[in-house]
Amino acid sequence: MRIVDVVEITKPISSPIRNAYIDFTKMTTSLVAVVTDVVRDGRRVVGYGFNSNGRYGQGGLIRERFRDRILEAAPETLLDATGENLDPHKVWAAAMRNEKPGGHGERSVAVGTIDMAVWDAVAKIAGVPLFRLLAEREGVEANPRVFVYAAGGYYYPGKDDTALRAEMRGYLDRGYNVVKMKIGGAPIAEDRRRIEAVLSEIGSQAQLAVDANGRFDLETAIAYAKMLREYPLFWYEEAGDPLDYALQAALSEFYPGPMATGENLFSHQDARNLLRHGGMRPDRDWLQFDCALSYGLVEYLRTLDVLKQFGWSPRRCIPHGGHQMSLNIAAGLGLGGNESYPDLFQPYGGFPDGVRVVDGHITMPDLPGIGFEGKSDLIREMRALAE
Ligand SMILES: O=C([O-])CC(=O)C(=O)O
Ligand SMILES: [Mg+2]
Repeated sequence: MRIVDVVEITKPISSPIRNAYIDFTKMTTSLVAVVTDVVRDGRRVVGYGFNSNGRYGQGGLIRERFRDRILEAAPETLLDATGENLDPHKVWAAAMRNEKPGGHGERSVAVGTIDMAVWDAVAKIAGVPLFRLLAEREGVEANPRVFVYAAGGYYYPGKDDTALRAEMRGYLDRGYNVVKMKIGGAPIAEDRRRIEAVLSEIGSQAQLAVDANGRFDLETAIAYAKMLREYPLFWYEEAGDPLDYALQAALSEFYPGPMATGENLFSHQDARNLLRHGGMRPDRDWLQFDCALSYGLVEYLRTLDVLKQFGWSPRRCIPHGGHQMSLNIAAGLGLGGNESYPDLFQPYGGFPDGVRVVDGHITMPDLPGIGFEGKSDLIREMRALAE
């Protein structure tokens, strides 16, 4: 068997929302197809992938470097020991040939999208859901029931507290019991008012997480910590610059509750630096590394090894990004859950059709691969790219 093509198209995922750092009016994603010559159930096996919101499409890098390296590799050097399926680690190594270490930049996003498509193809060739394949390879029990929380609460023009409350009510009505909103894009007094509005809306039905998107300097992060610690929050996310580990460490002296970060760390080396220097607490804090932005699952497995070395459980990971790839990793490898954006970034985010959130959890259907074939609006776009 062999990979016959790697195809990319850059698609808009724009919406008129903003967090404390960026607006999403020009946001794009790379949709990637890894086309194989394998046929299953009368259809050619094509693996699909895409990157999460927050970073833009990576068509240039994929077309100029990574695609060609994979296609130029001798096909047999990309196979596993059976010779009948791809080895994602070997495909990854072929894509990364002639790349120096460090300075991860956004090539990690380009490789992450391709890696997602490779794992989708591998699980489809094996004829099993990816989460079951992962659990079997690791020798652990899969758990198809995955915690998910609803991310939203963005700033956008004309949005008042009534609209914010209605948005959060909508998430509770859909079965979520943890919701997330943005902070740091308004003065602290206004954010306090927004937080209180949401807390009075959700009452004891749900918990609230807040996300500053790396906006604060140390002084502001501490001022917010002192305000936020008055409330029983699910977490305080990305207070300062994602690479400012000293800020994160200092903040833990002012914020005893759970904190979360990691969505903008793109390698196992960066994850290791966070655990070494960021003062993160394995008994309460959350790690949000997102494989689609950070060299894919091949790299995420290395990141999970780093966690183990530092005494962290995979249950402390709730990835950023709201895609089905991380749902599979959560169900297969025992992560603590996954993000979801019920109203945003469609059709890329979300769950297969018919999957409902019940008590803040979804149950993975048994679909071969990542499960994109179960989401009709998404698979339509994917098959338009290649099938
Ligand atoms: O607004 C964004 O960039 C997305 C984000 O931080 C999140 O989902 O946690
Ligand atoms: Mg975030």
